[in-house]
Amino acid sequence: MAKHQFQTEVGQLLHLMTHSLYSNKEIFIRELVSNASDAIDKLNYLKLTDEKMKASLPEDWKGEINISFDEKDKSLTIVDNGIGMNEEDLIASIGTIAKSGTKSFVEALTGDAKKDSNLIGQFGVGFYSVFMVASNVDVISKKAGEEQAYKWSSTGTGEFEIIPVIKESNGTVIYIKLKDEEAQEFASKYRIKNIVGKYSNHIAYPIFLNYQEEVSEELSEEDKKAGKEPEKKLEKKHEKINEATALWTQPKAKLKQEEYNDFYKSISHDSQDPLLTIHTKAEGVNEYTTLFYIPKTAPMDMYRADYQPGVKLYVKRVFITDDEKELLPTYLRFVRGIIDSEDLPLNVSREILQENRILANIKQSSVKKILSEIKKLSKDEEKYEEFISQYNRPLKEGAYQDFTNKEAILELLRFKSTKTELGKMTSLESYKQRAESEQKAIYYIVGENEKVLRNSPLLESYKKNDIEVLVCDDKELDEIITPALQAYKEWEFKDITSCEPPKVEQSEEEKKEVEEKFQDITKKIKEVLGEAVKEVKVTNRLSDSASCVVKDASDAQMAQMMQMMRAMGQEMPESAPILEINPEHEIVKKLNGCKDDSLVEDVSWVLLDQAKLSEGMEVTDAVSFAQRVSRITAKAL
Ligand SMILES: Nc1ncnc2c1ncn2[C@@H]1O[C@H](COP(=O)(O)OP(=O)(O)OP(=O)(O)O)[C@@H](O)[C@H]1O
Repeated sequence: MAKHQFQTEVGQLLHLMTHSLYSNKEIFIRELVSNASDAIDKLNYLKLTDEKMKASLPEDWKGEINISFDEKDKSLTIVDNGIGMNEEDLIASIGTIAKSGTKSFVEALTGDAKKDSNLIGQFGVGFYSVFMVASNVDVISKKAGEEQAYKWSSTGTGEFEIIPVIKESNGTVIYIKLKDEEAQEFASKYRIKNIVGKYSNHIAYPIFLNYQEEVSEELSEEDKKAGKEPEKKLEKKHEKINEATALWTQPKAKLKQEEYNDFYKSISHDSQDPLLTIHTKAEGVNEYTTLFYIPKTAPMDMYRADYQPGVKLYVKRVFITDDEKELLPTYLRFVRGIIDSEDLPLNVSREILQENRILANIKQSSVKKILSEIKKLSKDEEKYEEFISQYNRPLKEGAYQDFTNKEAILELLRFKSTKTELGKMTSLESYKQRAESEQKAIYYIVGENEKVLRNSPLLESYKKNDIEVLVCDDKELDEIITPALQAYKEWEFKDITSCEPPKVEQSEEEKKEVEEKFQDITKKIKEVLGEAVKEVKVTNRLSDSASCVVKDASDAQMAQMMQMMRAMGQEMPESAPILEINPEHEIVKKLNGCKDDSLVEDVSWVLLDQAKLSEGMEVTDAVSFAQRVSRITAKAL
């Protein structure tokens, strides 16, 4: 008899399951049925691709799931004839080794029981949900092709036990001893039928409910006349309680949205309806069916490198894999659903999959279809806002990664801008329409804080000229992606921190004249600031502020590279900016010609630091900044 400790996170999870998650307990049936179906899927695949496995199975083997209950025993049993688990599988899958998801699940718990039980499926902690209702669980399993069967038992606290047992056929039996208070609800024919109908109706295999029912014997006319009481006896029932058809194989016209929604819930473990459903049957060079869903709420692991892909691959209704990230591009990793191909060979290996031309075609058409359906969704403003609130970020990645569909993705993106109210966003098309006829660029500013960006001195000349600027406040992503977008319908994207200000109504002579007038002071400031600035210039970019910091085009490229390095975990210093001063401003005018060297020094630093602060950057030395401001104030009083 071997006792094992649950791994810490599994232990934590089980504690939560049993003590905190009360709402929606019924989903444990959905989770176990879905595991049973997955196990049959796996064996089905092996039967078709592995000669040895085929030989070891009965000729007429067909996957099925059996559920039975016993009111007196207060138990529920779920049986499948799928792939089964051996000792190592039992330990690895439901025991000591917490999958990466379990830890993040525990971290993501909100304390709100309803939301939390919603997270269960998303993190792949499905099996453990059984402990919401069970006082003890036995998992008796025999792996297909192996001799020895094992029994895993646990009360869901601290430890579990595995012993070898005898079991004739391959597959898994899950015997659930219900807690007293749950027995009445779940050891019930009607309740089980109702739950299976709700969540597992379109599981591709038949689900049978087995129970005993009291029936009265049929009396003959004579016996009836003689007033004989009919005898009551228990009859065994074996009733199919689901449709057992793969939903996606049915004609679109026959399916109701409600059925699509139910199927979505059964494959995604989400309790909400999907935001968008896309069912496509393609005939022609390649024959395939796809059924895609976009969840209302982005999957919890969307920003984890080890996210679980949401699309399952089938070949002629046979499940092939649900662990292939290449089925859709990474930026569409939030899409859930299935791809069922008629043309792929059944024994496709992962390597073949990745290079397969048929799959590449399906992928390409699927992406186009999904993007065009999102475009249609954008006509419904309310729904589209919902979509954007969840998926603008991955789509931005798409505009960067997917060159072929860049234009289509750019149309779907939404941006904050100086001409939208706080909290509202604009499309690039609307931006273009609002612009004046001679404008041929899309201006943007990147930073961390929307409020700071909206007040940046760099916007002054744009505001004055009524030019809209996109406010990109997702610095980590925008600094890399936005410059790489290059252009939308021939309108170049221009970073206002590194491009020329608009409508510079200044002739070369005027420019030269101003530069000469301020030559000494710009030189002096540069001397004071040294390596802290790349250059000091007088320009007419500003109207209200005295100074700002900008980058030139090559610095902007450098900044983009540095941001990439930072994203990869490298420490990177900020490169020295160009300090631009406003010749029309009081401070600059007075500074030009100031004989007090220590004052010039203090003011030079303050010009740099205040420009940085108002553009949302950090000053290098806050204490010195404060001391300088004090000294200047003292002199001014
Ligand atoms: N009936 C079963 N037959 C064979 N293997 C099973 C069965 N039930 C569970 N398993 C194994 O245990 C693992 C863990 O199951 P669990 O329900 O906790 O998560 P999951 O099914 O992997 O994730 P999700 O719930 O998101 O689908 C499964 O991946 C599978 O390998």
